[in-house]
Amino acid sequence: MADAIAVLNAGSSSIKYSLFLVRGKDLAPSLRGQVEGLYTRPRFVAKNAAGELLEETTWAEGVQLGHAGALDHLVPFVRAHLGRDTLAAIGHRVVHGGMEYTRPVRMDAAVLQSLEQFVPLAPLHQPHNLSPIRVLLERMPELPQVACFDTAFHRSNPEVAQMFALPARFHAQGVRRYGFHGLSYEYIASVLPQVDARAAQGRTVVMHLGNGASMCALREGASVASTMGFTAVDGLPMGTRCGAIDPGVILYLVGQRGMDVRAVEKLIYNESGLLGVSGLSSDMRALLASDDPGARTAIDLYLYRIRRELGSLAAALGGLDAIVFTAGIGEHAAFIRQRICEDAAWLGVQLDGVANAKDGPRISPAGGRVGAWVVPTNEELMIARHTHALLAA
Ligand SMILES: Nc1ncnc2c1ncn2[C@@H]1O[C@H](COP(=O)(O)OP(=O)(O)O)[C@@H](O)[C@H]1O
Ligand SMILES: CC(=O)OP(=O)(O)O
Ligand SMILES: [Mg+2]
Repeated sequence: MADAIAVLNAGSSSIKYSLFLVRGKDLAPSLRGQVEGLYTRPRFVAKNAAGELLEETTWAEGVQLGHAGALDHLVPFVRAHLGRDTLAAIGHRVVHGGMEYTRPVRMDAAVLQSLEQFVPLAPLHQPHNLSPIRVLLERMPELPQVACFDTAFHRSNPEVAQMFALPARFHAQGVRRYGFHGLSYEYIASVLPQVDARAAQGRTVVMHLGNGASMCALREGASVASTMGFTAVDGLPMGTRCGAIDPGVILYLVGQRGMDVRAVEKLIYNESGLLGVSGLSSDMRALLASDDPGARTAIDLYLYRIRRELGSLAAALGGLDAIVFTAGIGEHAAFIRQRICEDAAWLGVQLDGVANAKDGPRISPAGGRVGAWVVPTNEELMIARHTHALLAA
């Protein structure tokens, strides 16, 4: 019998989960998986520590499982896998921590209530991050639950990178750039010294390209800038989010086109991005497989925005030593990585096409001036480490 830490990571299109056994100071992975495509084609996958498939379930075309339905399937499965081991704690990804939550925190009713203020700032995530916490606080109040924040890692950004050019009182009140995917970037920064020692000590841009997508500039492993801002709708176009948009467009939609706040929220969070531009799908796999002109336009716009943001982040860093690809698209879509690397040739990025076709890890020729890497992210391990450390403290 051992103590176990369970981890829940509710993303916009998936719930990822893990179980770790506590072995002194170490965490041994015991179970890992996800329910992906929650709003397109749900698929449940569970793998053991050796990476062997334990279960795979694909629901029929058109079934929308959503976050709640996925948990109904997931919880009994994890409980059965737990067997005689004791659940010591659950670590959760919580996307928005605002100004107040800059490090992981033990959950209670007061913290939960305070985190609910950020639901309007992360409508695709925060409700799904908080609802399992709420249920477990009611049903198992003695079980420690720890919230780990996507925003926390970016608090090392210089003040100027966190500011909007609004009157100063807004900044003081928390209307500022927070940045997201911080647990993913923190994990990448933690393994970078083993991947590319020069990049770990230098200037690296990490591209987290999943259903949500952002990019982060790391200097000596610390975040100095990122593409997401006050909310996770900023920056790159994503599966269904528009990314950076002239705020005048929002004023025009509300003032001249009669749209209310809810309608605009739905437009920019759920109906835009790859889905909106292509008119076909939010899933990069579907777009890559399609010869529809809309799919090509959506991919071209996605790549164009990445190209421009890479230049912007390299400017913030004053140069570039490495780029790292991660998350669903970054880890698996060789064609997207190839195009991004070709677009970045002016920055000194070169591509090793053979290595890229095999998903890396190194996809630039050895000895090149700028390293290019594929590094699978592991937000769940980061959350488990934080949870373990907070319990031990
Ligand atoms: N083999 C693949 N080729 C291209 N895209 C992929 C592949 N596998 C996954 N993806 C993309 O990754 C996205 C999901 O990324 P992920 O990081 O798991 O998302 P989330 O933001 O929900 O955490 C999917 O929308 C899909 O487009
Ligand atoms: C913050 C965010 O967009 O997360 P995800 O990519 O998991 O949807
Ligand atoms: Mg994610």
